[in-house]
Amino acid sequence: MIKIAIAGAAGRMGKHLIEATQQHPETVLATALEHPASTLLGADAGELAGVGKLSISVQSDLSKCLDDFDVLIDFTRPEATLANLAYCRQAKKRMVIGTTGFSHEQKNIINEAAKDIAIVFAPNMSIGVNLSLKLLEMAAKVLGDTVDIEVIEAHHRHKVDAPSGTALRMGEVVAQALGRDLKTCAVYAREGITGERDRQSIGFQTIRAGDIVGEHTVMFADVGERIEITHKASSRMTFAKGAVRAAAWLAEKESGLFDMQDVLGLK
Ligand SMILES: NC(=O)C1=CN([C@@H]2O[C@H](COP(=O)(O)OP(=O)(O)OC[C@H]3O[C@@H](n4cnc5c(N)ncnc54)[C@H](OP(=O)(O)O)[C@@H]3O)[C@@H](O)[C@H]2O)C=CC1
Ligand SMILES: O=C(O)C1=N[C@H](C(=O)O)C[C@H](O)C1
Repeated sequence: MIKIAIAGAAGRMGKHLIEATQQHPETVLATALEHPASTLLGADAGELAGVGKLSISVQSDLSKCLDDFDVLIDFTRPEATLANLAYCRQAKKRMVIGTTGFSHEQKNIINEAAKDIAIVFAPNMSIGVNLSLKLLEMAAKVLGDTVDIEVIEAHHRHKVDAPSGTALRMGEVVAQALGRDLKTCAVYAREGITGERDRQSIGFQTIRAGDIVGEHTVMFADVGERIEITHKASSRMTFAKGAVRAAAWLAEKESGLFDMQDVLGLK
């Protein structure tokens, strides 16, 4: 069995990850981590996730449990993920990183660490979104520079980063297919007298409302017709199952940076 540690165990994703780790035939929960100020330290991870007692207490110090697990699944915040990454790199432990909101410099630190340890790093672990990325690449190549492209995403009121990591990845895939650089062609806000739309730009629209789990649409709009590719997540279990599948896939890898396209054989 592959021993899994979960960072951010008491979070929205963390609880689903505990459940998904129990459901996968090759994985077992070994360690549950939360930040030192959490009121849930000492709580039973299984009871926290609603799957029954597992006799694994939520703890805060990763350095004290590095011998207890094979793969760390991290869905927290960028600064916490990078602190965990430093420990995992030192101890040669594999990681699945689902956290979003990293800066360019922070992503470079993950790239560097992947020279020493195996990492799956993906802003969205669902099969549907990763299939959508393939469809987007195809649509962008066929429709080319004739269409206006807008990425629209909607998430719950608690989400702290925008646009979502998935929306940014969708933008990157489309930009790459069209030979554009997202850094220079992305438009993240419009207000006032904006002037006419530049056909080369890729626009991002962010909605934050209620309990929306995660919705993404990429619109390719021409004059006379438009295509929209949409993915709607209605349960966080879809992300959690993908992350645990990635952890099991990673167990054989020694080093390297991978994403869900690698895990799903979509490359
Ligand atoms: N790749 C994917 O498929 C998906 C990615 N995500 C991403 O996962 C991340 C987490 O999302 P979600 O579960 O909704 O967020 P939550 O805020 O519910 O969970 C994050 C958890 O991490 C804990 N945490 C925060 N800071 C630290 C720290 N410094 N050290 C240790 N633990 C910390 C939080 O504790 P506390 O609340 O007490 O601060 C919380 O328990 C986000 O970046 C989100 O975008 C989400 C869904 C799918
Ligand atoms: O914060 C979330 O909830 C989600 N975050 C990810 C992202 O930023 O793309 C993935 C998913 O849509 C849910």
